[in-house]
Amino acid sequence: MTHPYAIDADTLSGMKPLRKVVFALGANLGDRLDNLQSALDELSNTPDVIVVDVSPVYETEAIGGPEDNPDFLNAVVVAETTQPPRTLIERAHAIESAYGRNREEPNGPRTLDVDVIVVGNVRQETDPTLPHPRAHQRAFVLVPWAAVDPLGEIPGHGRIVELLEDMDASGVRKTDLTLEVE
Ligand SMILES: Nc1ncnc2c1ncn2[C@@H]1O[C@H](COP(=O)(O)OP(=O)(O)OP(=O)(O)O)[C@@H](O)[C@H]1O
Ligand SMILES: Nc1nc2c(c(=O)[nH]1)N=C(CO)CN2
Repeated sequence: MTHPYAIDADTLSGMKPLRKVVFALGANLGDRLDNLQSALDELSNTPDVIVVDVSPVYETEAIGGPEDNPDFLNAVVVAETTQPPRTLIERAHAIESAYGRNREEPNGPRTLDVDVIVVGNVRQETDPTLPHPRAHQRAFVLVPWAAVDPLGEIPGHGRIVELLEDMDASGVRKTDLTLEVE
C-alpha cells in the first residue's frame, strides 16, 4: 500500500534545493548608502529569494584600484533561495546596471557591486565562480558576514571566523548606518 503522504518520483525530481546564498554589496561612488539600500530592496524583491539577515554597514579602505580610490561602504546579505547560481548572478548584474555601475576599470570606483559569495555547498568554475574566488581573502566581505552569521563557512576554505584570525581587518570599520529590510 502507498503511504498516504508518499511523494511520487515526478514531484521529487521537480523539486529545487533550498540553499543559503550570501551576497556582498559594495559602493564607493555617489550616495553609497542609498545604493546599498537599493540593492537590498531589489534582492528582497527577487522571486524565490528570502532575505534572512543583513549585516551592519562598514566603511572600508579600498583594496586595489587607483591610488585615490575612495573608501567603500560594504555590507553582506544572507538569504535562502531555490534559484540556481546562474539566475542569481544575472540578477546581481541587472541590479548593478540599474544603479549606474560601469565596468570600465578593474577594481575601480563603482556606484554598486553585487557579488555572489556562496550558494550552499556549490563549487563550480563556470560563471558565477563559486565560491567567489577572492572572498576568502577579503576582510570587507568576511567581517560583515561574520557579524550576522558567525558559523558561516566558505566551501573549500573553512569557517569565516577562522579565516579572519589570519587577516588584517584594520581597514574595515563598523558604522552606525543601517540597511532596512522591506
Ligand atoms: N561569484 C561571483 N560573483 C560575482 N561576479 C562573478 C562571480 N563569479 C564570476 N563573476 C564574474 O566576474 C566578472 C567581473 O565581475 P566584476 O566586474 O563585479 O568584478 P570586480 O567587482 O571588479 O572584481 P571582483 O570580482 O574581484 O569583485 C563578471 O563577469 C562576473 O560575472
Ligand atoms: N574596500 C573594498 N575594496 C574593494 C571592493 C570593496 O567592495 N570594498 N571591491 C573590489 C572589487 O569588487 C575591490 N576592492
